[in-house]
Amino acid sequence: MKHVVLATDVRYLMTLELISIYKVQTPLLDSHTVSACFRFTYSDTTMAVLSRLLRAKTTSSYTIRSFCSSYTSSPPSTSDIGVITPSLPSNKSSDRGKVQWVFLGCPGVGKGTYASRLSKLVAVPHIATGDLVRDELSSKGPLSFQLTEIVNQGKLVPDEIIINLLSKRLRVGEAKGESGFILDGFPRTIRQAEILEGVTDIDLVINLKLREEALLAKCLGRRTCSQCGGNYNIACIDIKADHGNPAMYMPPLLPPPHCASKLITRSDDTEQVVKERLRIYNEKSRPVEEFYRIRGKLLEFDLPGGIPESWTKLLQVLNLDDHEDTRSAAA
Ligand SMILES: Nc1ncnc2c1ncn2[C@@H]1O[C@H](COP(=O)(O)OP(=O)(O)O)[C@@H](O)[C@H]1O
Repeated sequence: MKHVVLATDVRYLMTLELISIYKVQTPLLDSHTVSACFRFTYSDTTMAVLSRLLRAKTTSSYTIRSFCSSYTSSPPSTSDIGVITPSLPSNKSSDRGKVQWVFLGCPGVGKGTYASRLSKLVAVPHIATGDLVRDELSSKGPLSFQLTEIVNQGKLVPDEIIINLLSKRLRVGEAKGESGFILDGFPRTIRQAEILEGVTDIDLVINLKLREEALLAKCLGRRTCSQCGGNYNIACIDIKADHGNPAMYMPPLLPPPHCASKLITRSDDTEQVVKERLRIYNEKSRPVEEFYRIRGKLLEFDLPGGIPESWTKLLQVLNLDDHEDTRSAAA
């Protein structure tokens, strides 16, 4: 039998959400618990993520304590209050061990390219928070005005908004039966990393790295086909060897003729905004590398050159080079 053990220091954060996940009986709810639940500012957004991620997992028990300890100011600390039995949606062995990976790396490094290829290969969704933000912008919803300004200045969207968008995306995926994920662009702050750590186990964090001088050119060269959504890059990176650094050549990734006249550039891929995004990466997101390094989860990957070379090497490093679908994923 599978159990989740609830301690009192978690109950006032968890009870409402757990009721919906695990059909906990109401005796666990006292008035203190309920009012504390409503006082907790992250309860709606973070709990939604928690709920979706937990539902997707098939391990036999969950440690909820670490999540709560990050987000409670003065948690009660008496003994355990109960043991409940979760009604997990799936016990299929085929769902076990699903990939839960994160891609880190500066703007322009190629997170989207490699995360998207890998997601096809290992059959999990590629979830890019930048895409979620852009979808929200183009939906012209209530947040779009605020987000347009933030994105066009190269700033980070507030954690709470990004977690809400991610939680919405996970809910849609759950309805489609998705499990596992490759996250691209999340977490981008230590706070986001702590939230993620509190709700689920990340197996691996791939930190893509590229020489600084290539990043700006790659961002400025990015193009998307407005019709098919295909991503291309018109920049040709040709860096000579110097100071012990090897030469690097990355040819452009040009669109097919039928996309060539429909290319658009992201509004935040201007020189000034890209420089600001790089600065913010160094300030806010670079510490996330260390967060995962000290947990032994960080895989540093220096891109050796263009896509064919880098993809082959990445597959080798991940021990996926003999994967049966390697060729079709690369196509
Ligand atoms: N995890 C996140 N936290 C805060 N803001 C985010 C996050 N992910 C995306 N964004 C917002 O969306 C913009 C575009 O993200 P993305 O497409 O990942 O860009 P980049 O090319 O800089 O990696 C970011 O500049 C930021 O404003």
